[in-house]
Amino acid sequence: MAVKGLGEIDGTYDGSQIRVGIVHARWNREIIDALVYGAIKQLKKYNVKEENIIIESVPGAYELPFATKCMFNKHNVDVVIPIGCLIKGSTMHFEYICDAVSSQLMKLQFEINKPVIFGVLTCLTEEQALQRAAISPGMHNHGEDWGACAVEMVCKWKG
Ligand SMILES: O=c1[nH]c(NC[C@H](O)[C@H](O)[C@H](O)CO)c([N+](=O)[O-])c(=O)[nH]1
Repeated sequence: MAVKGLGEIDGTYDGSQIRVGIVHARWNREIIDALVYGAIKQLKKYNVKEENIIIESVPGAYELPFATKCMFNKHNVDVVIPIGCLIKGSTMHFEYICDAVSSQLMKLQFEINKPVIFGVLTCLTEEQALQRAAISPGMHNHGEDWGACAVEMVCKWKG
C-alpha cells in the first residue's frame, strides 16, 4: 500500500547510510507493536539496514522525550521515531501528557539539532487508535508514514 497520510515521500531516498532510533512506549501494546512494525517495514523499504535500526522501550508516552534524548546520546543515531499511543480516559491526564510530550519532542529537535518524528497517537477512543495502526479497517498504518518521514528528513537535511 502506498504511504499516504503525511503525503507521499518527496522523491526516492537511499537510507542505506543512516541510523534510526525507535523508542516506543509499552502502554496499549498491541497498537504500539503494529505501529513499530509499520515503521520498520517502511525503513527497510528505503534501504535502512536492520543493524542501523536501534529499538528501545519505555513504560509510557510520558517517558518518550527523555528516552529520545538518551537515544541520540547513547546510540549516535541520525533521527529518532518516538512511538506512543495516548487514549483519552475520564480525567485530564490525557491532555496534560499529550501537551507535555508533543511540545517537548518538538523542542528536542532544536536542542539536539536532529529530526524527531512525532509518532504519538493522541486518540479520543481505542477504535481511533486501532484504525491508525491498521488493526481495525479503514486507515493505513501510521507507523509507515513515520518511517518514510524519518528517511526523508535525514537524507534531505543532514548537515
Ligand atoms: O503511553 C501511555 N501512557 C499513559 N499513561 C502513563 C504515562 O505515560 C507514564 O508512563 C506514567 O504517568 C508514569 O510517568 C496513558 N494513559 O494514562 O492513558 C496512555 O494512554 N498511554
